[in-house]
Amino acid sequence: MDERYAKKENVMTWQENYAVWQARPDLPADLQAEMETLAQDDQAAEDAFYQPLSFGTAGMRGIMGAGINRMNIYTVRQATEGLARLMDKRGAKVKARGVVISYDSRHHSQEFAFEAARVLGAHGIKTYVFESLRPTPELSFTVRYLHAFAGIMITASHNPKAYNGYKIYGEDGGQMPPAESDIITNSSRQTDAFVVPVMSVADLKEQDLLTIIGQDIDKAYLDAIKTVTINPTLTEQVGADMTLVYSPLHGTGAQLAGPALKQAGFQHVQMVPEQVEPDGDFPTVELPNPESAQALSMGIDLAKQTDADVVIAVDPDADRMGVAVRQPSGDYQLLTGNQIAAVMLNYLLTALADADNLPANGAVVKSIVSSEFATAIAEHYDVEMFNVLTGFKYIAEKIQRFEDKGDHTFLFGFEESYGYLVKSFTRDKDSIQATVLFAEVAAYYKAQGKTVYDGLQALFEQYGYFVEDTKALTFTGVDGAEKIANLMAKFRDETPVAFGGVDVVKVEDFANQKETTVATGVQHKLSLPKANVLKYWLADGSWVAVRPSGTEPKIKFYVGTKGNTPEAAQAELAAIKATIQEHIDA
Ligand SMILES: O=P([O-])(O)O[C@H]1O[C@H](COP(=O)(O)O)[C@@H](O)[C@H](O)[C@H]1O
Ligand SMILES: [Mg+2]
Repeated sequence: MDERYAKKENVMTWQENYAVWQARPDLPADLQAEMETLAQDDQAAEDAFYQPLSFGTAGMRGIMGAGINRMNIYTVRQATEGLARLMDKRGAKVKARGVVISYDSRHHSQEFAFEAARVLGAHGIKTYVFESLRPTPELSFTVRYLHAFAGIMITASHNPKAYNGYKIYGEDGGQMPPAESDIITNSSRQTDAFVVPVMSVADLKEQDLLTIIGQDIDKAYLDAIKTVTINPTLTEQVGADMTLVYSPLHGTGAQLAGPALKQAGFQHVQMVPEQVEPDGDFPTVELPNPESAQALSMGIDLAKQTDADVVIAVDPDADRMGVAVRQPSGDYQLLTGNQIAAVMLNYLLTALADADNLPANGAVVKSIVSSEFATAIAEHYDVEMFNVLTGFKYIAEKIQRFEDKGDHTFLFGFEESYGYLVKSFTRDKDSIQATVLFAEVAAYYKAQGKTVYDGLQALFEQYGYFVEDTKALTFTGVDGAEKIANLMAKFRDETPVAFGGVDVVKVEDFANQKETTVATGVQHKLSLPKANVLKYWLADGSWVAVRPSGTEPKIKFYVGTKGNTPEAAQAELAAIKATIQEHIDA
């Protein structure tokens, strides 16, 4: 699952790793029981022990259970030990600044959060742990707010319920880029997970190494959220007549999104009752992912009963946001992450331009697999667009660079995977910010007697019909990882000459950082860091990208195209996807 090209080899065989665990007399009962099951199932045991969990697109993520390739107290302790050793080296001041820790609604999330605090405490490192579950963006905000040295978020985001994960943040509040997370991984791999020292929670408290945080931070964060609203007169006046349905999909979102919407002027927020309580079983959804239509269906049902303007759903750690908007027919239309970003960016830039507040050095940042729709909108306002690798950490890294150099003003960041950021007091995608801004966008159109969908159609007419799609193939386990590697090799070594009948004119291979112009064979160096991603540009401006996911056992294909009519764009999209399928099958 390592997103990066060079995979670090674990030197021990799975059988050897398994034997180490089997010899432990002190495993917790649930892990012990699982070891007994694994004794009967070589394939499952191999998967749990063949490699250590590694840091991918968004930290460490894996299935919960026994093994070095699983999320459990030992792998959490081991990763945290790596961070603790780094902080030891940086000295007393850094250790006193400490680490903020939050967690979502998954099984074991709270337990893992306290395990991390116990490891850090054993090194004399101060920790701040939330009194109850809190969203990823609030964790990012809090690292900055408390001037902490680092942050840890225990979550597997939108993954299936069997997963958990560990996102790690630097002092800027952004997820650590590989250069830093590699130091932690390397150092943690040199430690024996079973002998990592831990301090008891009682001792942590007694030695003032643990502070439980909560409502004061919520208040500070909600104050910061007020700055997201561009036109308070609009949100207060129109917001009063709007109804919004909101679902946290059994995660962390509701506690802050409710008050955030209210303070912005949206008085009628209906929480989806069956989904509002935190629950690690995510009982009402197939996947707690706002990318999936099924996850929004309960919200849409409620919206139909109450005639709501907008349905908003966020993932369990409340960094992603999906929406559905009411049509004049009474039906609800789902928007894609790219479309949500386009309407929000358009509103933001229009409003800033109208108020004569558009900075001359404004910048928008998106990932290389996100739509060019936003690029066209940014261009229209003479705002520079920056492209980075997949992973919001790279957007956060850009924001920090803008700030350090003072050369650009960050205006907006997004990824097609339903992640957006408006204000840089958070340094990760922030669904609370996005929820407040999206509600304002809906108010803006409602004031004109329109819906967001109408607004989107107008943007299509102005900029062209941009359509995008993602296709993901899941291959699990050791064999699956090999299949994914083989497919990547196939696309890399046997580059298709055309997709959907349109010639490939340029190939970008981010693994060797080369861009090749097909007609001439001329190569240029790409400026982005190495990553296992291929991107093909077609003669008409359409593009195809392929990469292994860094959060799930999947290979992902992304397609972006543009047509003069919706039908033309859809037809080209389908043709391109057909070529991808042919190439997979060939
Ligand atoms: O899972 P989240 O919401 O934290 O989101 C994470 O995963 C997404 C998908 O990554 P991949 O395609 O590698 O699976 C990334 O776009 C995002 O930057 C990252 O924070
Ligand atoms: Mg998430």
